[in-house]
Amino acid sequence: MSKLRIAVQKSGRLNEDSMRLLKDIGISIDNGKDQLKASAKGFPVEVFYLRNGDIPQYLKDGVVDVAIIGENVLIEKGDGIDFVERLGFSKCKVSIAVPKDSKANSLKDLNGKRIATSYPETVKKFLKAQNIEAQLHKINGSVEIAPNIGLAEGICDIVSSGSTLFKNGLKEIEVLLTSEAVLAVSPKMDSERQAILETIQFRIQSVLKGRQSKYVLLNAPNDKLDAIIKVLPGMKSPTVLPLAEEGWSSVHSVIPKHQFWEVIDELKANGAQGILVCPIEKMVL
Ligand SMILES: Nc1ncnc2c1ncn2[C@@H]1O[C@H](COP(=O)(O)OP(=O)(O)OP(=O)(O)O)[C@@H](O)[C@H]1O
Ligand SMILES: O=P(O)(O)OC[C@H]1O[C@H](OP(=O)(O)OP(=O)(O)O)[C@H](O)[C@@H]1O
Ligand SMILES: [Mg+2]
Repeated sequence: MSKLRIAVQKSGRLNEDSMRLLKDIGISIDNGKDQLKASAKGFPVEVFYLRNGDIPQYLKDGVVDVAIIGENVLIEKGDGIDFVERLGFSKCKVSIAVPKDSKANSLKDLNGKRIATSYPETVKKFLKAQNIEAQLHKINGSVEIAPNIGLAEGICDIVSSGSTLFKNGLKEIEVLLTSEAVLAVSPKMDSERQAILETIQFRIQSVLKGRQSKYVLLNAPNDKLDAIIKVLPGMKSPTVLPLAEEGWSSVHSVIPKHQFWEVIDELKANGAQGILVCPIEKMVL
């Protein structure tokens, strides 16, 4: 039987979360740090540890079937490669920045100027769309230093917290795109491997839904149950069980993680007590 060949970043920003996701979907790999290819136990999958920047070409060539990769790299180098899942980690922007005291306020203000970047194709596309001409300098890392050493008037690089820009005396003037880790698929993948991919997608969706949700348990006075149930709609509807103490019930439900604090405040306001909030490992709807 064929195995699905999955590429992950060997080391760097994506590696840890990629390996955690594989583990959470039941793909466990014992490998030494230097092994660049490993088979999963009990599942038809092989994992390849590669440089993020090399992965689009491997996908195009069909040497790997799927990959966990930054969407920004697919935009830069992945013409014709689609992705099937957004994975919710390594969220960042690809932005244009200039020195804090620069008069430039948008990409247009860099017309005729020099821009240093690790993402030349992405920048070219945006320059062309806005009919701007700038001279591009491709550098592979520490892009934020370019204006300080007189290499360029502006830069285009990844921004997450903004601390690298701040430390280098730069300000963001335009966001070209937002990005997160995605599951990308080779246009050359065959149908036998497609079936393995579908199993993996189902598992990823269950894990991601679990990560986005919380399980809530609480005690409520029976005369407040209606109000509390309105705040906690749950997957279908909440579970309500009688407590040993007369007039009280235990309510169990699932809430979206981002609504957590608002929901807790409303529950307290409605007389809920002993509220427990637990993580959910996997969720199958
Ligand atoms: N500061 C950040 N915050 C969030 N995500 C980031 C950040 N920096 C990079 N990323 C994301 O992680 C990906 C990998 O970044 P990283 O710096 O580890 O590797 P790289 O140098 O681009 O790749 P390679 O593996 O080829 O050396 C980027 O393409 C981007 O999607
Ligand atoms: O907005 P921030 O939170 O400061 O993150 C942005 C920085 O993170 C990345 O660099 P990384 O640390 O991966 O180093 P690299 O240049 O060697 O890839 C990116 O290239 C930026 O420099
Ligand atoms: Mg980096």
